[in-house]
Amino acid sequence: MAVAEKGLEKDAAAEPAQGGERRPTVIADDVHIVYRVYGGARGRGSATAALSRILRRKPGGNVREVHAVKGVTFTAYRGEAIGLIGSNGSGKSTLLRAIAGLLPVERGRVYTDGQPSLLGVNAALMNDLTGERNVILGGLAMGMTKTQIEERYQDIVDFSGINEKGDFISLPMRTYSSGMAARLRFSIAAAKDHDVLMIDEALATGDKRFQKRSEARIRELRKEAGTVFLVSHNNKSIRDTCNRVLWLEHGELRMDGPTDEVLKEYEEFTRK
Ligand SMILES: Nc1ncnc2c1ncn2[C@@H]1O[C@H](COP(=O)(O)OP(=O)(O)OP(=O)(O)O)[C@@H](O)[C@H]1O
Repeated sequence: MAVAEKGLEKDAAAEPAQGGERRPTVIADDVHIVYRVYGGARGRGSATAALSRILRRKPGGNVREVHAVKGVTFTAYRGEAIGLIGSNGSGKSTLLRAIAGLLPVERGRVYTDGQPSLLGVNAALMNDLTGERNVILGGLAMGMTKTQIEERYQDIVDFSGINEKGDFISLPMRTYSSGMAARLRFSIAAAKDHDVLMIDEALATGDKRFQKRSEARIRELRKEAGTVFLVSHNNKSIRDTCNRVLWLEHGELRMDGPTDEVLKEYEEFTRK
């Protein structure tokens, strides 16, 4: 793994979750991410008007840029569970997608140890297939062997709680509620010991009991020496699972430090 040379001094404050040598898993070095929206301006009207606008479009014209992440720098280490907080539209999901390699960075660099798994996006599940087939598909997509999946199959189903109210696992996923689908996705992703697991609001979709189970699993994944990123608007979930928090506001990293310290400032900020 390449290691960025500059811009990392501010992370010196982050303590290792466990003793011993700290091993970096993700390094973001002055990361900028820009979305380009084509034809974003004056986009209303009939299809005829839209077609004539498209035909008139000059190369490079009518493009609006959204600078979603602005110069974010941090280093994540093994054994850390890092919460990502900030107002709506502050750039949390965008940053995770870039770390997962799903979005290009405009400037700066992202270095990762292994392939980070972004829960919900990397889990390539198919709505028309049964939950059962999707467990196998999701497992294979994460690089597990068929035998490994078979060994863990029952645990995944039990963890998801999908079958608690009947035999739902043999029904197509399109028949699941959004909460049930999110639970199955989380259960599949959490069945593997990831180097870097990134969870975007997944905990918010499950019910209280499932939230508790998934928080416990996140703590376990941390112990198994991986790094977990959790995006959430639920400060309690962040407090219960994360040892460190990155607070983004308007695409900028406003604070990076121990959970209690950052949440205290954030709660004061959101009370205003
Ligand atoms: N596909 C896209 N195209 C253009 N702009 C986008 C796109 N996705 C997000 N944005 C913009 O990027 C900025 C950051 O969005 P992002 O979804 O990363 O925020 P977030 O912190 O995850 O928000 P939330 O808490 O509401 O989920 C916002 O201004 C948003 O409008």
